[in-house]
Amino acid sequence: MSGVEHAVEIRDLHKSFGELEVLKGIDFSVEPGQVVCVIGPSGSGKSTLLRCVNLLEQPTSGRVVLEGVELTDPDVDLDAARRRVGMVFQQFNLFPHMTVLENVMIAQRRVLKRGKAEAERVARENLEKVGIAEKCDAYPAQLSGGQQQRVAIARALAMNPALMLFDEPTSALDPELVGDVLAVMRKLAEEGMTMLVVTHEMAFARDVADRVVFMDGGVIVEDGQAAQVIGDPQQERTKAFLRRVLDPTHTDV
Ligand SMILES: Nc1ncnc2c1ncn2[C@@H]1O[C@H](COP(=O)(O)OP(=O)(O)OP(=O)(O)O)[C@@H](O)[C@H]1O
Repeated sequence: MSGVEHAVEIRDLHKSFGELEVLKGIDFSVEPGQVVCVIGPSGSGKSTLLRCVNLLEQPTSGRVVLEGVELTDPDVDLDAARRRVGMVFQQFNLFPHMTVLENVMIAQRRVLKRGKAEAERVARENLEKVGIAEKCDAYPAQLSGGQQQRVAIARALAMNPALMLFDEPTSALDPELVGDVLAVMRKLAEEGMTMLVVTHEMAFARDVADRVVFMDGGVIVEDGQAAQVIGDPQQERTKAFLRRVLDPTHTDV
């Protein structure tokens, strides 16, 4: 292991589903404390890339190195490495029969083997952080989508991850609830959390991300500072995409 490590490093990553090649040689890295947003049209491979980062999807070829540990090495302890990564999905994925508190405690208890009191303390601390501590005893169905997503973020944070992956975390929310979730993510970014975020929220990408990666057709078309990629893109494909998404009369992205 070298001294200075990337939080995550992706090298020449390919992923096919049968005949369909979805990722066609992806190279990039995220440094500790960085926020990187991945943007691009529907079907460009953004979710697949994110899912390859913690090997929820097995890459067809290429390397994924997480904090110096090569996840694509068949001998690696994948469970241990995965524990370093928190993931937040579009569809919250909370357990419906458990309270908010139980949802945030369960993986701590089962995976990290934390005692009940410690798991509860950490759960309450993280529910406080996402501004939803007063809902501890509620069930997911009693919460709005934005509240459920904040619980999902607290659940991921409670595992003490080195890297947080967000896969379109606001896409399933009513528009008026999007801001609450983005505010939590912004706070995490300001606290120095390393984050890789697939999002259609261009203002968030521009204002919060250190870097923005634009993907199209399974390749990275542009990767640069957020203000540059969103505000002054260099590639025609990026310009065309941003024209479409920033024009409110277009919804087909
Ligand atoms: N498990 C799978 N099996 C087969 N094809 C898949 C699978 N997962 C994704 N795909 C295909 O891979 C392509 C890229 O999908 P992916 O979800 O990564 O794109 P995306 O950029 O995240 O799109 P969106 O913004 O719509 O979520 C799509 O054509 C999709 O149908």
